[in-house]
Amino acid sequence: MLLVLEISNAQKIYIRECEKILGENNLVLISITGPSGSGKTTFAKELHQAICENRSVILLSEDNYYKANTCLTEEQKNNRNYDHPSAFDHKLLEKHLKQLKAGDSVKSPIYCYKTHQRKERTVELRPADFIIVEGIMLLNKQYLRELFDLKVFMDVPLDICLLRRIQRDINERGRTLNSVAQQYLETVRPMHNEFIKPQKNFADFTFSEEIDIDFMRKRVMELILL
Ligand SMILES: Nc1ncnc2c1ncn2[C@@H]1O[C@H](COP(=O)(O)OP(=O)(O)O)[C@@H](O)[C@H]1O
Ligand SMILES: O=c1ccn([C@@H]2O[C@H](COP(=O)(O)O)[C@@H](O)[C@H]2O)c(=O)[nH]1
Repeated sequence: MLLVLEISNAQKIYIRECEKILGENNLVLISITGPSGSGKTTFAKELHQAICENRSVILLSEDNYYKANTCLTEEQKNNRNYDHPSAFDHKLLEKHLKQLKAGDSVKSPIYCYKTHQRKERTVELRPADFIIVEGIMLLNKQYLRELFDLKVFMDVPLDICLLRRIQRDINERGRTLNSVAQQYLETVRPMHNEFIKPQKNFADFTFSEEIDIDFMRKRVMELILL
């Protein structure tokens, strides 16, 4: 296997060479996990852009696999704990990833943060050389963990994540400062400590502000070249 990733700054990994694909059936499955606001989506998009110049790649968000929530009232949806593993339909995500690995297309759900529920329409995903999945809870369950060829964890301090989340949630997800603050204290922070942070132990490599870029680059090379 030779898949060389080069980090040019904390948010960018460029795939330089990919002579042999590491996963089953010529497919590489990469997970990007970490706290809300840690930059998973941003990083996943960078990675997607770098890979798609030479290879077909699917970018998939775990958030689309939140449970459908169609039977809940407005109040129940507004007060739901979206940072607990049980909020996700991980079995459906597992099924879809396995189908893609097997070379089959899937109809992937689409989730709406504003209404807190799954949309009626789906998007068809066709098998590709790479699948990048990003989300807060991808490494908690063994049956998901073992599907990934490469597991990345974004270990960004929570105060930075919160600042980013405030801006993003107000601008893009229809929230107010009060609602972000309340949700953060009631569920986001405690669930981070209980379920999200421990996933770091399962990652192949971790992005952290404290880690020197050269060190990170070396780690990635060592890991990928194995
Ligand atoms: N390294 C970074 N520096 C500054 N802002 C960033 C960085 N990474 C992400 N952001 C911004 O922070 C917000 C949350 O990032 P996002 O990628 O959506 O995080 P996540 O997917 O982990 O919740 C976005 O508005 C994004 O533009
Ligand atoms: O209906 C919902 C679903 C999710 N959330 C929050 O979203 C984040 C996960 O998304 P990121 O892109 O990783 O930030 C999670 O912390 C949930 O609290 C929501 O508010 N409403």
